[in-house]
Amino acid sequence: MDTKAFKRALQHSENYNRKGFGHQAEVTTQLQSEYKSGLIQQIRHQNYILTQGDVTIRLAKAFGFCWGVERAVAMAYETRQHFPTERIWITNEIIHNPSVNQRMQEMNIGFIPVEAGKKDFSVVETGDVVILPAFGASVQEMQVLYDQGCKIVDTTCPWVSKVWNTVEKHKKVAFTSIIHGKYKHEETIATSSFAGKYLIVLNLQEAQYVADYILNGGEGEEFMQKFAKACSAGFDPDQDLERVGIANQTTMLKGETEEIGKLFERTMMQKYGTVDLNQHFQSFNTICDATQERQDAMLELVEEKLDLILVIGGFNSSNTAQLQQIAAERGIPSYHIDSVERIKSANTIEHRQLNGQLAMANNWLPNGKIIVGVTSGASTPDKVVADVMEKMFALKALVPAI
Ligand SMILES: C/C(=C\COP(=O)(O)OP(=O)(O)O)CO
Ligand code: SF4
Repeated sequence: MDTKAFKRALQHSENYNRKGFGHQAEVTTQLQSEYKSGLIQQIRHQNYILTQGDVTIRLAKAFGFCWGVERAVAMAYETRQHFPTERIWITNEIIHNPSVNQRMQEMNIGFIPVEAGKKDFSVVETGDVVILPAFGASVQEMQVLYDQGCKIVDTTCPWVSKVWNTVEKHKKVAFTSIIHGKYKHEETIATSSFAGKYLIVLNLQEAQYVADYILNGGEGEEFMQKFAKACSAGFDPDQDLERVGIANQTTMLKGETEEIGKLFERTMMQKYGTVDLNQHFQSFNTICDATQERQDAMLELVEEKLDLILVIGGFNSSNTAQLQQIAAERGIPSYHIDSVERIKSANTIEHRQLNGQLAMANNWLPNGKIIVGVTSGASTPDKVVADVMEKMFALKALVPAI
């Protein structure tokens, strides 16, 4: 499929919209009242610190809704306003936050049903409206919807589209795209659909395995077992790793993405020499600004003296998980929660561990005066963060200081 030509045709179609419908003013007021918080505004204005009773909160200097999320959520609200009676669908969660997706359902925006792991687009009829989420959608999904004659509202973050352009560039010069990302993540599924040959590496360890293979060869079968779900159809590690370009999911750990880029640069230099490097290696850093700012703010926050850190965001939110990873690496007790309901009592909190499993932690809230670092992912409404803080203040007010 000529993905570039298809995208061009789609963008020129009268059934396609990626600019919204001119209802910004009403929608902004609605979003303010549903997702923003006076308490959080107050903390921002007092240098990101607030003390109440025994609790001092230190808020990261960049946290919460990023520009791309604000834009996508606003477009979804605008779509509902603009098409009050039409059936509206969304191909995936709009962003990775349960409270925002709950609102989509309340607004009668339907999620495309999934049958035996496959999306069933037969529910969409000509004339229905379909929203593509902030992560985008695979080019094959777009094609199905285009052919179905429905109205497509594309909220894909421009930072994500930038990654698609990067892999298109690799494809044009017959380079294999090495994508630093999670092969099951919606954004990476979409990105890889625009690539020619591709291989998805999750972390530096996997990247090192691939780099070793490039330099020393190895067991092709073992390689393919390892990356069975993370490469393009017909991938051959002995042929398809001679010319590689790097791209990444926008929300990975930025330090790791940089190291992976450098690793492949060194590897190709070692194998092919510096003079011919450009024939074998290309790299564009596609980590987005919002991810960088939130991770930088977290790196600053963990330098403070803190008793614990709360990282607030959806459990399937990649960028939120990266923030917790930074806390965990410093050895500071940290808990990733998605809503205030995870705080069961002053003794018990339910949280997502780095391995993705949920766990109950006891004695999470120390006695006496405490300093709590707080941050939230790019898809977390301020209101959710404020609810967590209020709950902590209330619990500490109940527990007598020792
Ligand atoms: C939409 C988007 C980021 C917003 O945060 P999300 O938490 O929704 O997504 P992610 O961190 O990628 O799992 C993709 O860049
Ligand atoms: S995290 Fe970055 S790429 Fe993702 S929606 Fe936000 S601004 Fe866009």
